[in-house]
Amino acid sequence: MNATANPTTTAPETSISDPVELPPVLAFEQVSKWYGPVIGVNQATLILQGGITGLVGANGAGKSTLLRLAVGQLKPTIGRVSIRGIDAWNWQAKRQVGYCPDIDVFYEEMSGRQFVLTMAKLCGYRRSEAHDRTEATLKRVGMVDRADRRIRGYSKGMRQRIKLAQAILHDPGLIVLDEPLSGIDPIGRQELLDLFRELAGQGKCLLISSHELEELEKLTDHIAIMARGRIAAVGTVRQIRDLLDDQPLSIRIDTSAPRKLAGLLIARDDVEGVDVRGDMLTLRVRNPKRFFNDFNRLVLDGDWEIHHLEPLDESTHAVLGYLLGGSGKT
Ligand SMILES: Nc1ncnc2c1ncn2[C@@H]1O[C@H](COP(=O)(O)OP(=O)(O)OP(=O)(O)O)[C@@H](O)[C@H]1O
Repeated sequence: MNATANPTTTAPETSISDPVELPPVLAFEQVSKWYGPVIGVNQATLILQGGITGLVGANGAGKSTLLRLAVGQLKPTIGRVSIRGIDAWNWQAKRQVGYCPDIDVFYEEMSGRQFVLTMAKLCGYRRSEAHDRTEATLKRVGMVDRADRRIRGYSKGMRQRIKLAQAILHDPGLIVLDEPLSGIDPIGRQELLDLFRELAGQGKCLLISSHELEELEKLTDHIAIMARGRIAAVGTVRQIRDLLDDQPLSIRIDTSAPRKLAGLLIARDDVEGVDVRGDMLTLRVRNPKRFFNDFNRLVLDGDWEIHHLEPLDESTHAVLGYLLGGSGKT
């Protein structure tokens, strides 16, 4: 709210120096997206105020769907996605967003320079401004020298840089990048990581998806993990690991000697409860990461016949699998 222009009226409740609280740069409120019978994103709530957020998850976890909802390419089936309070589907919101998709959609016969210039013109810039922005952006992404070659002959890394250029040329407040580092060599990666940091330093909000947690950890403390369509955890990697350690997990084990195994496991301090029904054992364990490590050793060392082992809390287990370096689909 602004201060009144008329000094004779009563004092306004807020003055010009009061900090104005803007709506979040990006907000997902209980968002679900279905593709026919398949769920892409399941009741996601995520609020971004700025800085860099890393989005990780196994294949099919829902990352690309979440990003396409963020940039208004997809409409939620349920819930709301907004950018600075405006529906993400609305053109006023889209103007504030830059998007680098995971797939390539280029006019392959164009040069990188022509492509970025065309995108600048499509943004509505006049000829000279479109030209200036194109050159400045090509420089930023390190493509000035190679920009006159046809896109058809570009390497994966060069394609990523040109995609990035079209995403940032209009100076958007929210930059959404789907796997921007894939196919880029180590030196190129470092350059792009520096560029992402620079953009964040200029007050931009970046949402970056990757399969590689380690890469994102170099960039940010704010990580969201997706598992089976859900945002399963948000925080620093350390916070997420601690959260998982504290959260008990139910596990079902089918074995030929359930009572004997139950007797052994109940003695552990991380096993909170054991229930035996027929050949089936249901355990409740704290610190599942430690439990699985020990359990693997126990099965290998002893003479245990394990027919089936299944974590009953899918989402927690998927995150755990992911953090342990697996596919998250164990
Ligand atoms: N156009 C579509 N039609 C039908 N199902 C889809 C479509 N796009 C995605 N899905 C499904 O939605 C789920 C989430 O897919 P999404 O591509 O968002 O995941 P992702 O985490 O980006 O995976 P990846 O890392 O492999 O790209 C998957 O089960 C996928 O098969």
